[in-house]
Amino acid sequence: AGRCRDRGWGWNRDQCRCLPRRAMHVPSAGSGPTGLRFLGQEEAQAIDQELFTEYKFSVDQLMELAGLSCATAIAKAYPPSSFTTSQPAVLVVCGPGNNGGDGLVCARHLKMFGYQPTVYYPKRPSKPLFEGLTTQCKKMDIPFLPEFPAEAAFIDELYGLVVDAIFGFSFKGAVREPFGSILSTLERVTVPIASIDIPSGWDVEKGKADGLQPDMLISLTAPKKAAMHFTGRYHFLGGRFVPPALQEKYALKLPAYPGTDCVLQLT
Ligand SMILES: NC(=O)C1=CN([C@@H]2O[C@H](COP(=O)(O)OP(=O)(O)OC[C@H]3O[C@@H](n4cnc5c(N)ncnc54)[C@H](O)[C@@H]3O)[C@@H](O)[C@H]2O)[C@@H](O)CC1
Ligand SMILES: [K+]
Repeated sequence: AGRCRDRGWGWNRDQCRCLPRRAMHVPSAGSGPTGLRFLGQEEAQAIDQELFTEYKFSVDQLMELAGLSCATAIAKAYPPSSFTTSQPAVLVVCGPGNNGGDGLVCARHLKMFGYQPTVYYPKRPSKPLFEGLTTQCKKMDIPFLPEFPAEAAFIDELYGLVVDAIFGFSFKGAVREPFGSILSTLERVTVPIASIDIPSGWDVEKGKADGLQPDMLISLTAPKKAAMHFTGRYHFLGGRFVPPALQEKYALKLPAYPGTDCVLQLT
């Protein structure tokens, strides 16, 4: 079972054993087991815009729910008792857009849940939303790393989990620095990686076979097409805030969330 933590290996639920990820089944069509739809990049952005313009949500409202979903899914898959490090230490790597904002909210809730998060946030937009989220984390005694660990082995030694909040559904083109170096280090870590919305560096629709291979994916609102290429152990759906009329307009066919839960485990 130790192999399962190695990059390139993962737990295959059908065969109940660890297998090289490349040998695992990758669904080929555009819908999942419950018939829910996988969104293209433009569709994901259109839903996002409609939530703000037509439905009058504010970004910080939805970001709070998205980040809370991520922390909740992480707590279900990796309870503090499952960590082999002396403390349930989590490295949260935040990117320059709203995906990074979800990461900051997630870090704050992880701290509330008893984890020891540390944030790395190299490109900080000078907007009140992100400045506020950063201050909230700092006032919760969440440390911010001044530099990214140079070696993947340092990350493996210090943290039991990495949260990838670098890029979400607006990522396009070749990765620009400093995120190229960060991602190439993250590709070599062996502790599990939980990606928020999209594994960073992946094409939002086509994925990236030789890119990051997270152990967990938390799809927000609805999975994007890249999620069809996800072969890690845990796929959760979060962001339980899409009004029924909008779900219907985009034929999202979202499965029913259990009770009052803010996340749903898809696989
Ligand atoms: N509508 C929704 O469902 C919600 C979405 N949220 C989050 O918002 C995310 C989308 O946020 P954004 O639209 O701000 O975009 P992202 O966070 O996906 O990324 C945009 C940022 O990445 C940079 N970037 C793009 N391509 C790059 C490249 N190749 N190299 C380097 N930098 C690059 C851009 O310059 C920009 O700063 C979602 O994935 C999700 O995590 C939540 O916060 C709230 C609700
Ligand atoms: K991400």
